[in-house]
Amino acid sequence: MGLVQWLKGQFLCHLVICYGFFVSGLLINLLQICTLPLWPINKQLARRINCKLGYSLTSQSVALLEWWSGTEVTLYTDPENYQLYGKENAIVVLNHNFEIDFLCGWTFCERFGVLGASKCLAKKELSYLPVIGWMWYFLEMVFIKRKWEEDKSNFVQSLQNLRDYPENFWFLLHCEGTRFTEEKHRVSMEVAEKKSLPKLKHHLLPRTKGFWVAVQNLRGTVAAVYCCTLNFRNNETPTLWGVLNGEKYHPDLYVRRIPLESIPEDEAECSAWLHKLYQEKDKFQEDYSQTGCFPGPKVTPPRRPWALINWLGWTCLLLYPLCLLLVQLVNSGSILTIMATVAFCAAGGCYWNI
Ligand SMILES: CCCCC/C=C\C/C=C\CCCCCCCC(=O)SCCNC(=O)CCNC(=O)[C@H](O)C(C)(C)COP(=O)(O)OP(=O)(O)OC[C@H]1O[C@@H](n2cnc3c(N)ncnc32)[C@H](O)[C@@H]1OP(=O)(O)O
Ligand SMILES: CCCCCCCCCCCCCCCCCC(=O)OC[C@@H](O)COP(=O)(O)O
Repeated sequence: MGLVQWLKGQFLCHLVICYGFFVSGLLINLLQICTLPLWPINKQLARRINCKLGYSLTSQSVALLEWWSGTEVTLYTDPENYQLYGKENAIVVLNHNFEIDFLCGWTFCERFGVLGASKCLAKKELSYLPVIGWMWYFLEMVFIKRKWEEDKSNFVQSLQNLRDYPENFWFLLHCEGTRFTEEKHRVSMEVAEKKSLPKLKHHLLPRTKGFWVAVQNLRGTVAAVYCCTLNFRNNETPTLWGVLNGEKYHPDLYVRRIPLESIPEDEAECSAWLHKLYQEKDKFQEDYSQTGCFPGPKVTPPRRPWALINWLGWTCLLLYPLCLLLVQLVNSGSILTIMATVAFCAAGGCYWNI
């Protein structure tokens, strides 16, 4: 193992990274709160500022994936459609199998310049996450309790609000509604059987209501659905912990662009359409497991420097006061305080390595 790789596994590096992420995140949350008085005066400006602030936080995790772990997402897609990515609004339908699927999605967003404005349909609990959940509130993410009667009006209103969004956005929808596990797969295939639907091997049965409502409410705003299928070479099981330790993964993402006009308006037809889409996605995954690749030409969109520059900027800015604090601590001469600090860091290090 080289020195750099060894360093990437060290607790101190992880501490610096997490410190930078959470402290910059809190400052960004604070700046977002400061935009509140601007909303009634100039809503579009407030939204644009929030996109930039959102970018400044989200891109740090993208920098971690792209520059720290060196992970590159290989894209399989039609070159004609490639020209349109980032230049239009889209609904992204993505499988939900991996711990870092959202991060792989974000690098794709970053490379096509829509990271700050990217959105998703997420469970309500995520809105309470410190830093990231609070940031999403200002980015107009759509949160649901997954109880249709309670969600209906808020869901529709949140989608309607996006109709005049000032930046191009991608709206992520995990139609399976939860991350794939063998147990959830077994249950959902029982539902498939009851509904006389073909069984899926690599996906859960999609929940169709959210997709239909999103498509209906974003007609005229969104140009297409990007049907995205993600997998990892060599049966890798990527984790956030691995990324933080600088482990390099090999994701492949197959993206098909489907114009929104081609999706049926009627609820039952739209549901049948989505089920058919998942049957196709399942076939792509099955072929991938046999051949190790998706159909279509491959391309790796170029990595941009902004995520790295932003990350280094925040790290330098925030390390400076931390170093001052440590110097002051040593100068204070209080053995008790110094020992308490060392003990705290050592305990953190042990915990980290368990
Ligand atoms: C690659 C590019 C990426 C770009 C990335 C861009 C942006 C990224 C931004 C941020 C990244 C952050 C990532 C965060 C990820 C967050 C992930 C989540 O939180 S997932 C959870 C939330 N999302 C969803 O739930 C969406 C899917 N669900 C739906 O759409 C649902 O329809 C619903 C809207 C929640 C409503 O659900 P509800 O159950 O109330 O109603 P439904 O009509 O849908 O369901 C009833 C229907 O379902 C049948 N049923 C019962 N059990 C099952 C089962 N196990 N599987 C399937 N179906 C089931 C039941 O019989 C009913 O059927 P019927 O109506 O016919 O009677
Ligand atoms: C510089 C970077 C610093 C390192 C820190 C990295 C932090 C990365 C940013 C965190 C972003 C958090 C995004 C959370 C996304 C979690 C996805 C998720 O939770 O999906 C839930 C679904 O599955 C449904 O779950 P179920 O309740 O059905 O089960």
